[in-house]
This record gives sequence, C-alpha cells and structure tokens, in this order.
Amino acid sequence: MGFEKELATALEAVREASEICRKVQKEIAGSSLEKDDRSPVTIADFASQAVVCRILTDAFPNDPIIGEETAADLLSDERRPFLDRVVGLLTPANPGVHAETVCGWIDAGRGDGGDRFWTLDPIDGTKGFLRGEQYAVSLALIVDGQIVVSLLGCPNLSAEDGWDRDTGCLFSAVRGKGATLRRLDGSNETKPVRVSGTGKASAARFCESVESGHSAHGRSSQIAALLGIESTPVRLDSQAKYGVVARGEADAYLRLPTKAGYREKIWDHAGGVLVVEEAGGKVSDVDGKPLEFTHGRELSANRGVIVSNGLIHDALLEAVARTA
Ligand SMILES: Nc1ncnc2c1ncn2[C@@H]1O[C@H](COP(=O)(O)OS(=O)(=O)O)[C@@H](OP(=O)(O)O)[C@H]1O
Ligand SMILES: [Mg+2]
Ligand SMILES: [Mg+2]
Ligand SMILES: [Mg+2]
Repeated sequence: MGFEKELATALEAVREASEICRKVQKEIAGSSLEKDDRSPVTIADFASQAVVCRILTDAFPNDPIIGEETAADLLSDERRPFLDRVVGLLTPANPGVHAETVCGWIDAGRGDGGDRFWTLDPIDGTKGFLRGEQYAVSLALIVDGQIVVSLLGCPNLSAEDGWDRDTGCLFSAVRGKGATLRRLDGSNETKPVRVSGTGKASAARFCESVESGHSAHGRSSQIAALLGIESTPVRLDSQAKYGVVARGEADAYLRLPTKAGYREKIWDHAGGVLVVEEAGGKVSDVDGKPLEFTHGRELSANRGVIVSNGLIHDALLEAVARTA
C-alpha cells in the first residue's frame, strides 16, 4: 500500500498544528501550566493535539489515535480561562467553535492501540518550546506493529541551503519509500534525506537531550571517551534530534536510561524512528533490540534508545555495553 492519503492528511495536520505553535511561541508569557506529573504543558500543546486529531478523525474515522495530552487537564473551574485561550487559537479556522467540541477533539487522542493506530506528540520538547528553542510536532501511523508513515514538524530547525531558513522544516517518511524534507510552509518542493557517511566511531558527532534527567549525560561522555571522540555533543530538545541525524548533521543520538523504571513513551520516538531508518540510519534500544510499538502507550519492552547513521551502530552498542 502506498499510504498516499495518509501522508497527505498527516502533512496537512502537522503543518496546521505547527503554525499554531509558532504563533504561541512568539507570545509565550502565561501560556503554560503544570500537569499532575509536574511536567509543563502549554495552550499550544492542547491546540496542536486538537487540530491534528480533528483532521485525522475527519479523514480516517476508524483509526484510533494515541496522543500525549488529555482534556481532563483543562476541565477545572480555575483552568477555564486557559481552556478559553486554547479555544481562541482554534477559532480562526473553526469560527464559533465551542469548548466542548475542542475538548472532544483533544480526547480523540485517548485511543488505544490495535492493528492500525496513529500516535501523536503535539509538542515534543515542551521545555524547549518554553525556552524559545527546538521542539517538534511528531506524528506516526503504526500498522501491525510497524511504523509505516512518520512525520516530524520542526518549526525552529533551519531548512537547508537555498531555502528560506525561517520557515522551519518538515521531515516525513513512508516505509520502503525513503525520507523526505520539505519546508514547513505550504511549499511542496521536496529533498531526499540521507544520513552521514561517517564510518569511524572516533569521528562521530553526538547529539543528546538538553535535560540531563532525560538521558544520562555522564554515561554518554564515558561512551564518547571509550570511542576516542573528542568533540562535545550538541544538546537540543525534542525529536529534532532524529531529524538532525537523518539529514547527516550528527551521526548519533544517545538516549541513555536514567532512573530505573522510566519507560519511554511511544509518541516521543515514533515520528523520528522511521525518518532515520528511511534515511539509511538505524534505531535500537541500548541492548540492540528494535523498538516495539505493540505494548500500548509505552516502549515497555525496551530500555533507552540509540539512533545512528547505521555505520557506527555496532561500535556504539559495544561501548554502551561496556559502560553498563
Ligand atoms: N525522566 C525522563 N526520562 C526520559 N524522558 C523523559 C523523562 N521525563 C520526561 N521525558 C520525556 O522527554 C521528552 C522531551 O524530550 P527530550 O529529552 O529530547 O527533550 S529535552 O532536551 O530534554 O528537553 C518529553 O516530551 P514532551 O513532554 O512531549 O516535551 C517527555 O515525554
Ligand atoms: Mg514528547
Ligand atoms: Mg509533548
Ligand atoms: Mg509533555
């Protein structure tokens, strides 16, 4: 199957959601609150999830969506003004829309898995978004446990030479058809995406999370030392890291387990994984196992994530094992 309609619909959804995020990031003050797990969320996270779920549900009414956010976080009386601001973001494209409708769109993202489902991170890297730095809108379609379509909208990641750098970029991949880069604006000009050709592990350029609570930075410097790497890792938020490896600006992204028991969420990876694989790279957990998107909301069968250009993957896994 070509998944043409799925890709076209997902491109429209990620572009519309990214546009809202860009608008909010320009006037960010007072736009965030804290969820029960103490992580931040903004009006743009909710609006982005609402937009993507609305577009996907219109086109594919039978497809479940597993999204990060829930409207339950908006329903108290004290959060009503915050909900009204989310509704305000959606009103230009949906004149007269009511709060109940918007909450229904957000909660269309409360679906379960199954043979065919989408997973959505409406803003990945919310902390980066709040700092004015990198974030991504991440969306993927999973069929029979395999990612078949994936998209990463990166509004603050410059498009490459010759393109207007300010528009941000949009990566997409369809299984077996390669990975593609577009500008995030409406233009449909595309470029193929390829990983780097760095074959010597000692020459590898790493990227990793900004937040040391999300990936063990100390262990990644030990790994770099073992491999004879002298360059310092580039730290950037969100699945933009997958995009950067996919287009060869970095050779690897290490996400090393921190506190025992944290399980990675599927929406934090699905949009990036297929983009890197279709660009010629490789993704596994720290034990070298493929990521399993068949256990609901979490990658419960995996620990950590190692992303590379493929050529240096075995050397990375060996160094990871030696620092265990
Ligand atoms: N303890 C812990 N360990 C691993 N991962 C965690 C942890 N806590 C949160 N998260 C998830 O990290 C997502 C942000 O991705 P990054 O780590 O790439 O961003 S950052 O550079 O650290 O800001 C972030 O995604 P968003 O909530 O969508 O921003 C979280 O789902
Ligand atoms: Mg995330
Ligand atoms: Mg998120
Ligand atoms: Mg979050």
